[in-house]
Parts: sequence; C-alpha cells; structure tokens
Amino acid sequence: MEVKARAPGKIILSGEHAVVHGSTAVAASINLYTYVTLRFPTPADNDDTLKLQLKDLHLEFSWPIGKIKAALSQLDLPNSSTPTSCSIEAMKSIAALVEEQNIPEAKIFLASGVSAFLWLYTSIQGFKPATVIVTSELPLGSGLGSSAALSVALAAVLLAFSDLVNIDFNHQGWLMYADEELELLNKWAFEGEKIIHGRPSGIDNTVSTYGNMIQFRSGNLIRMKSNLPLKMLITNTKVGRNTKALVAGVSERALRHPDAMNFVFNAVDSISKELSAIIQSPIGDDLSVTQKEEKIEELMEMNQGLLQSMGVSHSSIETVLRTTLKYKLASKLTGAGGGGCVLTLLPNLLSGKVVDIVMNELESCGFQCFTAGIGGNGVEIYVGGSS
Ligand SMILES: Nc1ncnc2c1ncn2[C@@H]1O[C@H](COP(=O)(O)OP(=O)(O)O)[C@@H](O)[C@H]1O
Ligand SMILES: C[C@@](O)(CCOP(=O)(O)O)CC(=O)O
Ligand SMILES: [Mg+2]
Repeated sequence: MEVKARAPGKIILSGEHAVVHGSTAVAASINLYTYVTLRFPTPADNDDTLKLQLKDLHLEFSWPIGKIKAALSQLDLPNSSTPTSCSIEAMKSIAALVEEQNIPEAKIFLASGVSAFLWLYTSIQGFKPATVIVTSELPLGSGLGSSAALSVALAAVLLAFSDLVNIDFNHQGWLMYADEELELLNKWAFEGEKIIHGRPSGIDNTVSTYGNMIQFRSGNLIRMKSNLPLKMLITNTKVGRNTKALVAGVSERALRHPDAMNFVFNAVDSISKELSAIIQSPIGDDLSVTQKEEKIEELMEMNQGLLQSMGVSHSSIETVLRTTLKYKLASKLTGAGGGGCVLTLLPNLLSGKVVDIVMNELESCGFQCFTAGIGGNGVEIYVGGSS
C-alpha cells in the first residue's frame, strides 16, 4: 500500500518578512507541486530501514531503524496528535543522523530539509521501516515555498497512515482532507518549516495546505475570494539564497532600529490590507479592471521599496525591476528575496508580444521566466492506482 501527496508552492503578493513580525500578508498557491510518496515494506521484503529518496536530486539516504531508535527513543517524542517543536536535544540527534549520510558539499543546503523529514517521520510514524520518495516541480530556495510544500506533503502522507484522519482508501484519484484534518496537518507542517526557516510566520505552509488565496496575520488565516484574474510573470534570478539567514537578518535589523522598522512593518500591513481589498472588491464596482491593476502595481512598487529597506533585495532583483520598468511593468521580489524569484504583474490588456519581448530580455540576462496558474487547490493525496 502506498500513498502519494502533492502540495503546491506559493507566491507572496505582499507582506513577506513583515509577516514574521506580525504584519498582514497576502499569498496564493501556484500550480507547481512537491510530491511525496510513502510506502511501507511487506514482511517478505525483510527491510528494516527508513529510506528517503530525493529523486530529482539523484540522492538516497538510508538509516537502519535500530540506529534511529537508538538516537531518538530516549528523548521525549511527541504524540502524532500533538504537533510539537523539535527540542534542542532531538535536533542534535537528528543532526548526527543527517551528518552520517555525507551529503555532498554542493548540496548541503538539503540538510535542513532532511532534518525536517526525520522529525516529522519519527513524530508521526515512530520507528517503522518505510521508503519515502520526494520529487518537486519547484525550484528549491527560490522564494516559491519549496520548504513549506515539502513539509505539507510530508505531513499529508504521514498522517494518511494514522488513525487521526479518515481516508477512503477505495477512492480513485486526488482527494482532499477535511477541514479539521487540514488544521492538524498544517500544524505539523509548521513544525517542519520551523526546522528549515528558523522563525517562520506560517504563511507558506498555510497557503500550501489550504490553497487559493489567503490573507495571513499572526498565525491567523482569512481565506480570500479573488474577483480579479491576476496574471504574474515569475522571473527566477537563479541567485541562490537561504530563507533562514534572510529572516534572521531582518530580525537583527529590527533589533538595531526598532522604531524605524516598526514603521516599515506597519506600512507593509497597510499595503497588504489595501491589496486584499482591491482583489476582493466586487466586479463592476466603481473601478475598472485596469484601474485596479494600476493600484496593485503601485502597491507592489511600494512593498518592494520597503523590502529594500529591510535589506532583502539584491542586484539581480534590481536588474529585473529596471528591465520590466522599461515596459512600464511593476515588479517585486517574492518570498525571502536576496535573489530567488521576482513577480511582475501582467495586466489583462497587455499584448502577448510585449510579454515575449520582456521575457526575452530577462532571459538574455541569464534569468528564467515562466507563468504559473494562481490560486488552485491546496494539499491533496492520492491513494489508489497510479497518478
Ligand atoms: N524537494 C525537496 N527535497 C529536499 N529538501 C527540500 C525540498 N524542497 C525544499 N527543501 C528544503 O528546503 C530548503 C529551501 O527552503 P527555503 O530556503 O525556505 O526556500 P524556498 O522555501 O523558497 O524554496 C532547501 O534548501 C531544502 O533544505
Ligand atoms: C520571508 C518569509 O516571509 C517567506 C519566505 O518564503 P520562501 O521560503 O522564500 O519561499 C518567511 C516566512 O514568512 O516564514
Ligand atoms: Mg521556504
């Protein structure tokens, strides 16, 4: 028996970083997914290991269950119904288990993802042998929420084989969890995200869990109903960066300049609230689609300016901003910044020809451009047959 889950990546339309400090942010799921398959061996397989295969990275990690038990069983492991943070002692034991896998230096950024896997696996499934296979359509460490998509998809497959959720194993095709199940799943995913981000706001795992478009503030989610078809160009600068370090950098700046940074975070809060009001305003009210788009463009520019003042822009991001501005298009970084991805609003009346020209120019700088569907379903699982 095997179960597969898919969890979407996301774009943050406004409010990244500030959301860690209590401001409102707006995010939407995108139709690029991380897939996780969980399979338990049969007694005939005579396999007593836990395996993690990162298929697109051509890596496989494997631990004898006895070794995991020896490392973790004397610690206070949580109950699968009670999402719990990884303690410092448990983190030390997990770090040792990860270290012995000798991850190649060039891929050492994966260590936090593998640690999150071990914490979620042992917390929810205990010490059972299994094979877990991960593939992803998301670029890792680029601002599109691959860390959250991994944590959400892991939580989804691990909970599927627990008595905490009710799954129809005869169903063919993708299935959604019930709302109260999603709440538990999201809490576990947040614990995984904590291991990868250090101090996450929870917006990424929440939008990956619930999908669509959400407004998020201090751990609380408001599901939005978008009345405006939004098209975004996503440009991946391909400059690598790490969310944990960028989030910590903003917190340090906030400690050095608490008053000034409070104003910055408050300004972002206002921008996100205004943005979500525009997106949700009824069709046919006193503003045309074009007028709404113009307002959104201005808010994106303002948010980008504030992100710059938080210290999370990058010369590659500035190059994207300058390039798109030549065509009167507004852009902002999305996710943690420091490189990674940039969003450019593509107004509904913009000609395809202009989009092609902008994309060509950005790609000639070595960037990668693509569009993605915005606002689809959140996490789903697949229980029967092949998908
Ligand atoms: N498919 C995956 N396999 C293994 N680790 C992953 C995967 N997706 C994400 N991760 C972990 O998440 C990290 C990237 O997360 P982060 O820096 O938050 O950027 P983002 O969430 O924007 O992609 C990776 O370095 C890795 O540790
Ligand atoms: C910077 C932040 O707001 C979003 C980070 O997103 P990503 O990991 O870069 O996809 C951090 C957070 O909210 O946890
Ligand atoms: Mg992340």
